[in-house]
Amino acid sequence: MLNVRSISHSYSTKSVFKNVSFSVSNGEIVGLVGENGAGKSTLLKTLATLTNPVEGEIMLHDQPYHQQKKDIRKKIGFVPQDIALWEEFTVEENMIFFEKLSWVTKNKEDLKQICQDMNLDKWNEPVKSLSGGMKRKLNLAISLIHDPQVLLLDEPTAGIDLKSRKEIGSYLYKKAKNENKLIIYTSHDMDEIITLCDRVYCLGKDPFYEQLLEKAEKELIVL
Ligand SMILES: Nc1ncnc2c1ncn2[C@@H]1O[C@H](COP(=O)(O)OP(=O)(O)OP(=O)(O)O)[C@@H](O)[C@H]1O
Repeated sequence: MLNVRSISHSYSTKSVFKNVSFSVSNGEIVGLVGENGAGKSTLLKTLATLTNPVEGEIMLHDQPYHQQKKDIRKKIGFVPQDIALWEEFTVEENMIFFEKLSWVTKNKEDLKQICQDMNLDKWNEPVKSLSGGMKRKLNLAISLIHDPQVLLLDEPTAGIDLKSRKEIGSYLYKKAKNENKLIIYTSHDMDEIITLCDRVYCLGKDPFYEQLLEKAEKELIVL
């Protein structure tokens, strides 16, 4: 269970979000929406321990972030908006490189299996030759190497074709429901959010999202 209690964030004097509280349980998949600049990436980075809230507290399974950051980091898989891969290396070499940086030891077959599970089969191809969708899948595969309990994904399906979007979506859904992972992700694709998510959090009041989600009978919570 992830518990967020009254957190606020600002960059120097500029406030990004204030007094945000929510909780998410294992096995839930939650969408995070809001207009450009609402603070979705900042909130995800805060949940990923990459930046600290200026006030408030976050707890993961009753462990407070501010006291046990290192331990908490091991339980989190974070996929940033920008793709960060070694373009000249193959998929295999990228997976092995990031395995070395992780806290776990996985053999080549385990790493290959993670890629195969999401239909990423270009194991021996250099990353530079992959499509945008394949690169997104590889970024996601890398975040799963240490088998994190929590997945925080910043627009994991941005700019990719419908087939890859659906593959990633159903992969994430299975991860949450079959493996009890806790997933929070941002997307501007509302069809995808409505299909995949148990509920939706919106950063800031926004009638556009309210109307859309009410029509789809999907629970929306304004943060
Ligand atoms: N490192 C930073 N330093 C200063 N300001 C920042 C920094 N990162 C983000 N901001 C500002 O904080 C606000 C929130 O940005 P953030 O990227 O979190 O929003 P977002 O909801 O993810 O936007 P988008 O939908 O465009 O990705 C924006 O006004 C942005 O300019």
